[in-house]
Amino acid sequence: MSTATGYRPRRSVLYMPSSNERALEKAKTLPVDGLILDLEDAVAPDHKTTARDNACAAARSGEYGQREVTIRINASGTQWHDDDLAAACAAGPDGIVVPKVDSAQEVLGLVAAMERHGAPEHTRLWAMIESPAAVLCVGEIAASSPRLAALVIGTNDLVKELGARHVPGRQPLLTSLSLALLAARRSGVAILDGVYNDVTDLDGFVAECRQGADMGFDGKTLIHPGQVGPCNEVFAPSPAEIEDAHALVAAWDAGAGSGVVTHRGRMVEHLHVEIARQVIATAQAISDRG
Ligand SMILES: CC(C)(COP(=O)(O)OP(=O)(O)OC[C@H]1O[C@@H](n2cnc3c(N)ncnc32)[C@H](O)[C@@H]1OP(=O)(O)O)[C@@H](O)C(=O)NCCC(=O)NCCSC(=O)C[C@H](O)C(=O)O
Ligand SMILES: [Mg+2]
Repeated sequence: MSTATGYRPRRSVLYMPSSNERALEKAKTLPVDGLILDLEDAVAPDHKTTARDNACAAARSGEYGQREVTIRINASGTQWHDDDLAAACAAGPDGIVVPKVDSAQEVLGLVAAMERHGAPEHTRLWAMIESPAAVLCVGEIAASSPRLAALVIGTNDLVKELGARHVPGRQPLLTSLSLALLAARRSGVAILDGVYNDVTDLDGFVAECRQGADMGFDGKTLIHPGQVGPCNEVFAPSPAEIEDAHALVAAWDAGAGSGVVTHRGRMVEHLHVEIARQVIATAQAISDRG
């Protein structure tokens, strides 16, 4: 999320099928901010149990360094959900990602179940917003529990449920994306954009990253290692932005006491200084990750 204190980079968050041991191994070497070890759509029914065991072992391993490790369990109401949730709580990842969350009541039920299963305090809930029902009550979902750390947009399911099409510029999704962003910002939870399915189309991918970053998303969910580097770059402040932020703060400090100054021809008020300080803090947090 984008607060000056406690900022945790979540520029790039990579899904991987937890049935794919090669991918789980490779993830230890990728410059990704977070991982979603998937038990849901990327895992065939016959492999669900193996995937669950692999994901829990990976979460326990401590071998993923500073990367935030989450497990995406199967949705409420599926035959795997209860066992997934119990196993994930016992493994204690940084987050448990729950797909197809449709109401604030569902979040409260999930949080109660996490407590019943003894999930450690650091294990937070990440709710996926990927249906019309979820979008229409996303404000209530985002505000429902202090255990909720992030909203994750599921654009594939959303496109399916809307009867929409994947088109450049994502016009059919903009209302849903904006409502989710408003909800996340009002409640102070992080928000991650959906995935880009064509792993061979780097230009299209970067354009969609830029759109998400311009809208205010903290980062983007990814499906392939080749998407990590470009995504990190788009969601980080650029060297020019960092330089400008330092210069703006210096201009403000030089005009101490006045409510408004100019910097490089632009009006600067206190809120612009806050934004500049946020850019500097974000850049520092990213650089501290090494
Ligand atoms: C999309 C893929 C199936 C492509 O796989 P593949 O053809 O094997 O890719 P490459 O040969 O280019 O792979 C090169 C190496 O990179 C590793 N790899 C590939 N993908 C990943 C990954 N996601 N994480 C880690 N490592 C990965 C390969 O193992 C190769 O390694 P090596 O041989 O050692 O060099 C595949 O990328 C894939 O499965 N991606 C993830 C799919 C997924 O998790 N989907 C579920 C979430 S998407 C979604 O639907 C979100 C939401 O619910 C919604 O509704 O929108
Ligand atoms: Mg989905």
